[in-house]
Amino acid sequence: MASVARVDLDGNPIKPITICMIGAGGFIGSHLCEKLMSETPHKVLALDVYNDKIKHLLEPENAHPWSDRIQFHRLNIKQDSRLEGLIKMADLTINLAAICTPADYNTRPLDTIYSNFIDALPVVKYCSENNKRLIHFSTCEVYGKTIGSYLPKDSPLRQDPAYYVLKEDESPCIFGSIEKQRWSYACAKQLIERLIYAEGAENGLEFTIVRPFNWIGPRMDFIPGIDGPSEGVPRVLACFSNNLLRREPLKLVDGGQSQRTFVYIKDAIEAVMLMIENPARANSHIFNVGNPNNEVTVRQLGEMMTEVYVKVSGEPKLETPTIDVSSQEFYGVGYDDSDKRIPDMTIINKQLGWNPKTSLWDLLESTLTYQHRTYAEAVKKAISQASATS
Ligand SMILES: NC(=O)c1ccc[n+]([C@@H]2O[C@H](COP(=O)([O-])OP(=O)(O)OC[C@H]3O[C@@H](n4cnc5c(N)ncnc54)[C@H](O)[C@@H]3O)[C@@H](O)[C@H]2O)c1
Ligand SMILES: O=c1ccn([C@@H]2O[C@H](COP(=O)(O)OP(=O)(O)O[C@H]3OC[C@@H](O)[C@H](O)[C@H]3O)[C@@H](O)[C@H]2O)c(=O)[nH]1
Repeated sequence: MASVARVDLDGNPIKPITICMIGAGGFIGSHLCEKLMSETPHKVLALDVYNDKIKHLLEPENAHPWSDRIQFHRLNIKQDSRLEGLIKMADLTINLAAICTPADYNTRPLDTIYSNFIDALPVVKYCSENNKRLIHFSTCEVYGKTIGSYLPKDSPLRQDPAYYVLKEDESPCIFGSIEKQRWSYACAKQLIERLIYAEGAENGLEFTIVRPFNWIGPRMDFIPGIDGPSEGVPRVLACFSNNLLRREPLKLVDGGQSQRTFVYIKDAIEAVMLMIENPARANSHIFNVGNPNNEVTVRQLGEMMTEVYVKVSGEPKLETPTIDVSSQEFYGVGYDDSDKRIPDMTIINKQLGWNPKTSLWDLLESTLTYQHRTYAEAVKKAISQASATS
């Protein structure tokens, strides 16, 4: 069947482009590559140090209709002379590369700062010098803490959205003190945002900045001891999935009182596709991409994941499904946290007409189905081997 000509939000035909995607082998990159290969004529130069999460798109050789549209280049952008050439070959560069797991921010602050600021500098420079468009992935964490979190605990103003809704072009960036090294990541992300913005203002760089609000779904991070280091500490979805798979209580840091809004990766990828294919509407903008309707405390997330996992696995829940742990014990010295992350959706609605669709329960059901199908056997084997040798 002849493919229907794809048009942008203003009805103009969409020209096939070449995209240099740095960090394409990661969680978001793997879903973005899937979408681009299966639904568009665009080409992807996929740059990363790993490709496990996109192997299914690359192998077997020439077996896919898109084989001639995706190339994997194994490289570390810290020091690789091929980087500028690959950016010059593309029409658009998307930079996803980062150390972005909170357990690293206060324990590996130098690596975190280098990864999220220093290593991104050449990418911005090459894009600006070669007049190439850049979509850069920042984070909702650049907002840090809400203004409301500094009000007295019982202040009614804490209920006033002016004190907690996060707006791209108005909200301040509020971080803890320097010894709270958790904020090394958010501060590095803030400074690279400011550098990109300045390249736009002074040298005309065409840029879009994305601030993801806790995107979750299949292939996020790793399960410790199965497809990642046993002592590794991934982000909360993988931590809780690991606990459920191993039939351990979920660990609630400082009682799990922090709040988050979670958006399904497949909804979020739709937003990125709109940015890619509507440059006139996306250039010079910073976009919150999240789901304000999916707000829970971490404790509520743990309770919901426990309920969903009972349904998905058929295993009964534990007598003690959760335990409280201190942040010092779980993350170490220098941890601090965002209290609440509600994205204002005005700009992304106006510019791109995007809204998330999937409820937290539904996204957890599809994600935990994936986790159980992918890991349950391997975890059972690991546990029986561990008990055999102990
Ligand atoms: N997933 C989220 O909810 C979320 C939220 C906020 C911000 N972000 C941002 O989105 C981006 C992608 O996040 P993700 O969740 O896919 O993380 P991820 O860790 O799964 O992906 C990052 C990828 O970048 C690669 N990478 C890192 N340093 C590199 C280097 N020097 N050279 C080459 N490749 C390198 C890694 O190998 C990895 O594959 C990051 O910039 C992150 O800060 C993600
Ligand atoms: O086992 C766990 C893991 C995490 N948590 C808590 O769960 C919350 C979420 O923790 P995550 O590790 O998912 O990461 P955060 O949401 O704090 O930051 C993340 O969000 C946006 C991106 O910038 C990054 O990917 C990361 O910084 C935190 O309050 C954390 O303390 C637990 O209570 N128990």
